[in-house]
Amino acid sequence: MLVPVKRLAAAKTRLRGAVGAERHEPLVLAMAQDTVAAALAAPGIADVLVVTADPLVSAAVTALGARTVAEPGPESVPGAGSGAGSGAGSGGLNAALRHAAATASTAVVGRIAALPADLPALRGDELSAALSALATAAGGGYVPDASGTGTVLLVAAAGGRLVPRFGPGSAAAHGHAGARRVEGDWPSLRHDVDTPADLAIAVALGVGPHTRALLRAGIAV
Ligand SMILES: Nc1nc2c(ncn2[C@@H]2O[C@H](COP(=O)(O)OP(=O)(O)OP(=O)(O)O)[C@@H](O)[C@H]2O)c(=O)[nH]1
Ligand SMILES: C=C(OP(=O)(O)O)C(=O)O
Repeated sequence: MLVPVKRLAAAKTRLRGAVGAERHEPLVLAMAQDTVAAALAAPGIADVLVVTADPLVSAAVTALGARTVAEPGPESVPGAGSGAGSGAGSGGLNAALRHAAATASTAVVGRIAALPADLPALRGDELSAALSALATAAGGGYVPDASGTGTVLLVAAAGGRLVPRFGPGSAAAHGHAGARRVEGDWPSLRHDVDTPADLAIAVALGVGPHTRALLRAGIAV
């Protein structure tokens, strides 16, 4: 399972204001830790590989038991150096995932999948159930977010490459690329956290221990 995490200083701009400015980066990190911990605990996932350029993220997820791969700088990724391809857009995310997938495919047997790191309420059993439902999608598949337009889980075709099309309208883009849309009653998977309102929903679902501890220190949602 590939999990991309942006540099904390640049991450989750739409979530800013949910907590005080000094706790924004710790909150983003805590959400990533809870996402990774849930993926590590999910039955059926052989390996969790976090792709990030942030050393703090690498250290934190390594401590949980995940592997990490360093995200190449924009200057070394064709088409990811400017405009829509920069780290500020989804090009940075998709390029990071392609890089991680290339690393993983040499070491991992089985289907490659990608999961965003903004799922602080994620439950391993719901993630496993979603992966089981996607297992029959030989051409690859995805789970849309709760709004239906974004993507919270992408699985490559059996024996095939991961073709990530994350970004605005990614659900439709993954469908156009041939992935099968699979929706299920997996609230902890389908509610990614982009905004303060999303964070309130995740809190109501029940966030993991890292996010809970961070928010207990002074919640503003
Ligand atoms: N490694 C890596 N991960 C990324 C990059 N961009 C986004 N991500 C991760 O991809 C997932 C989904 O990204 P978004 O929800 O768009 O996150 P974001 O760009 O931090 O959020 P906004 O600033 O609010 O748009 C999160 O886990 C992000 O950390 C990137 O350039 N590199
Ligand atoms: C990157 C994505 O989502 P968001 O920015 O809405 O989390 C996506 O759903 O492809």
